[in-house]
Amino acid sequence: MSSLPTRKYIFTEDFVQEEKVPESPYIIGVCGGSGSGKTSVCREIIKQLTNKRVSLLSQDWFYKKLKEKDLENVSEYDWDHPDALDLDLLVETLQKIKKGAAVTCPKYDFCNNQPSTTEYATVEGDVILFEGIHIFHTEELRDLIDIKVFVDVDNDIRLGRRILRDTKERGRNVESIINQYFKFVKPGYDNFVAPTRKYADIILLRGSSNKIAINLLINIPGEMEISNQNKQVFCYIGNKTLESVIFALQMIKINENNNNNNNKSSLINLNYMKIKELFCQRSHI
Ligand SMILES: Nc1ncnc2c1ncn2[C@@H]1O[C@H](COP(=O)(O)OP(=O)(O)O)[C@@H](O)[C@H]1O
Ligand SMILES: Nc1ccn([C@@H]2O[C@H](COP(=O)(O)O)[C@@H](O)[C@H]2O)c(=O)n1
Repeated sequence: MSSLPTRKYIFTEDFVQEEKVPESPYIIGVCGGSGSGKTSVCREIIKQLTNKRVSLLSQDWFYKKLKEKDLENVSEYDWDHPDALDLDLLVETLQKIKKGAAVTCPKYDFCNNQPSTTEYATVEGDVILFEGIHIFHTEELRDLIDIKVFVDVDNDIRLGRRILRDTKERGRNVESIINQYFKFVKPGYDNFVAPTRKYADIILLRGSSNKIAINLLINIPGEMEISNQNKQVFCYIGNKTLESVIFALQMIKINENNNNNNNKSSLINLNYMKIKELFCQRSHI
């Protein structure tokens, strides 16, 4: 697993702000069967990571363009085999994103079974939510992911959700969904997706309804985040609670000369009791 992105802090008058250094984004890989809620989990995390630049990267955008003869007989096409995807292009794209590049990809048009010609997504930021059924399939892909999450939801629930979603959003009818499910989706899951569950760092049960697990996940990209919202110091801390608090509070800039505005300042060494007192005041605990 690669290391967490390094952080730089801007010292302002009475709080600490984090400055993003353009670095390798942190990749959260969300794998699981179709309909398990991968996209919904990613959206929930994105919604909550408000103090970061976050993008979604979907494996679905890397389905190969269908040949004319396959388009004529789509019901016989196996979308659930890893070969249906351009995994080389996916690796190449993820490598570019990891280097800090902004990459624009065409989205996927499920109604026409082709890459979209009208909808595009630009992927860049501090955190990338990367989702798909085969994202743990190769070692090359797995190595590009910082934390691997597997959304584990029963087959029947996934099928039910897929019926509701694909009739509404993907231009399918119930009969075609059920036929495709038993012919390709379930075997594809059993043969290729379920065996990659073992690579996960976290197994996420119940998908996006699992608020406790989602809350834990949003704290992973940074050991500590400090924002200036409401002029309080907020610490979202991983496993180094007290050390991180001490560090954060030691970084608080004391402006020695507020009135003459000459920006002279110093960091003060706060003793432990003072730090604790400040922390309690600022975070209202
Ligand atoms: N926890 C949940 N409870 C109920 N419905 C859900 C839940 N998570 C996702 N869904 C719905 O199920 C469908 C499939 O979810 P989605 O996130 O698209 O799954 P995936 O990306 O794994 O295929 C969507 O219509 C979504 O709104
Ligand atoms: N033209 C296509 C391409 C893919 N599929 C199905 O999509 C599933 C993966 O996407 P999720 O968002 O559901 O994870 C996969 O199981 C394919 O069967 C499709 O139906 N048509």
